[in-house]
Amino acid sequence: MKPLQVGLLGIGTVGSGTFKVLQRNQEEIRHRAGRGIEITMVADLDVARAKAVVGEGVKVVGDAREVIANPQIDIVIELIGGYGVAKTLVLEAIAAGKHVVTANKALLAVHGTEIFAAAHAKGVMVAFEAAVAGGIPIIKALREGLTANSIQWIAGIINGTTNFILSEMRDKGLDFDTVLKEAQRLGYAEADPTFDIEGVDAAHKATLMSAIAFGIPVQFDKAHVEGITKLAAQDIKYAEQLGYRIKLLGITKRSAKGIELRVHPALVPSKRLLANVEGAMNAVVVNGDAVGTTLYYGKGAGSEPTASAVIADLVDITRLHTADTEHRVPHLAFHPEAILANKGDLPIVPMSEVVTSYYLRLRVADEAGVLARVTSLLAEAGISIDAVLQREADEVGGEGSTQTDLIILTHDTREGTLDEVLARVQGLPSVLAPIVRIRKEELS
Ligand SMILES: NC(=O)c1ccc[n+]([C@@H]2O[C@H](COP(=O)([O-])OP(=O)(O)OC[C@H]3O[C@@H](n4cnc5c(N)ncnc54)[C@H](O)[C@@H]3O)[C@@H](O)[C@H]2O)c1
Ligand SMILES: N[C@@H](CCO)C(=O)O
Ligand code: NA
Repeated sequence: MKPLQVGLLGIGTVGSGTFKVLQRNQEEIRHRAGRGIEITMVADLDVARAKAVVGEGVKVVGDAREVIANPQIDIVIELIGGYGVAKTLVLEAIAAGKHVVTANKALLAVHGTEIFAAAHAKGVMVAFEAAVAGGIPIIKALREGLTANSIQWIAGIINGTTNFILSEMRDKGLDFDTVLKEAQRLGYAEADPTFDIEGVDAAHKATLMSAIAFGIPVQFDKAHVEGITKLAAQDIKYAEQLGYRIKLLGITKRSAKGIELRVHPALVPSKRLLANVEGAMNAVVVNGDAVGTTLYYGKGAGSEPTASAVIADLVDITRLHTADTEHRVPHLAFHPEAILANKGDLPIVPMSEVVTSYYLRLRVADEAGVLARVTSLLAEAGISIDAVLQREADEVGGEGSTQTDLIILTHDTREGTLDEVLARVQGLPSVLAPIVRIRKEELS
C-alpha cells in the first residue's frame, strides 16, 4: 500500500524532531502502523532553514496553504503554535478533509470547542497527544487505558520550564532570570515565556485534561491561573523545613460542587513522587475510582520527546484511516463527542468554594501574644492548625531584629472562609507585611 502522505506546517523545535524521528525509525513505525508514513511536504516561513532540515526529496514551501491545498496530503501536522494563523490553518485543513495532528495546547484550550465541532462535522480527527505533557502518553492513558474509571482528580507538573526554574533555583541557588534564559536556550519555553512562568501554559494543558477526564467542554477562560513569579526563596526554604516542596501544579478535580480547574504553586509533601520530579521533567497523577492512583512521568518538552507524541498520533490516525469500516478500531480515535456534549450539571467551581489546606507566612512584630491572636481568629472561623513554625527574630531580620516570621500550616478549609479570616488577620497591628498564602496539596 502506498505510504500515507503527511504535510508539516512549521519545522522548528518540534517539527524538526518529528521529521528526524519519523525518518530514523521509519521501518518500525511502518510495521506498527501497518503502512508507511511520509512527510512529503513542509511549510515554514524560513524556507532555507526548513530545506536544511529535510534535505532533498521533500517539497518545502513558504506558504502553509499550499500544503493544505495539496490533494495528496492525508494528514496535516500543525507545529507553528499560537492562536493566530495556526487557528485559520487548522480550520482550513479540516475543511479540506484532512486529519490534523497538533501540539498546540494554547489553540485547543481556547478554541477547542470550535475546532472539534468542525472536525466532527467533517468526519476527520484532531489528535493532540503532544499538547499535554509532551512525550508522556497522558491523553492516550485518559482516553483509553483509564476509560473504565470515573476520574476523581488529576494533578500534574505539566510545565517543564517552571519546574526547571524551581529546581535550579533550589539546588544551585541560581536566580530566576538566568534559569529562564537557559530554559529558552534548551527549547522548553513557549515563544512567549510569560505563558510558562505565569501558569498559562499549564492551565492550557489542565483544561484539555479536564475536558477529556470529565467530558466537559474546554473552558480555559474559567481556569484559575497563578504562576511562579511571586514565589519568594524564603518560602521554598521554609516549606523544605516543614517537609514539603513547592511545585507548580495543574489540578482538575471532581467535587460536590462541580469540577475544579486550577493552576498554582503548591506545597507537596517531600515524600510524594511528584515532589521529586526535577528539572524539565513532567509528571501527572491520575486518580480513578476503580484503579486508584496512577502516575505518568517523562519528558514534557523538547524536540524529540514531543515528536514522540506527534508520531504516536500519526500512527493512530494511519491505522484508522487505513482500516476498512468493518475492522475499524474506534477506541483509537479521538472522540470529540465527549467534549462537545456540554454537561451543564458539571460547572467549573469558583476558587472561593475550593477546599484545600494552606501554608501561611506572616511577618509579625516579635512580641508576646501575636501567635495567640492569629490562631484565635483562625479558630473562630473553624480553621484548624496542622503545624506552626516560629523563627527567631535574629535569624529572620539580623541581630536585634524586632520582627519575625510566623509560618502556619492549616488543615482543609474553604478558600472563601480563609480569605475572610486573612483579611482580619492582616488588620492586626502586629502583622507587618502582606500575608503570604500558598495552597498545600496532600495528593493522597
Ligand atoms: N518546544 C516544545 O518542547 C514543545 C512541547 C510541546 C508542545 N509544543 C508546541 O508545539 C508548537 C511548536 O513549538 P516549537 O517549540 O516547535 O516552536 P518553534 O518556534 O521552534 O517552531 C515554529 C516554526 O513555525 C514556523 N512558522 C511560524 N509561522 C509560520 C507560518 N505562518 N507558516 C509556516 N511556518 C511558520 C517558524 O518559522 C518555526 O520554524 C507550539 O504550539 C508549542 O506550544 C512545543
Ligand atoms: N513550554 C512548555 C513546552 C511543553 O509544552 C513547557 O515548558 O512545558
Ligand atoms: Na502527551
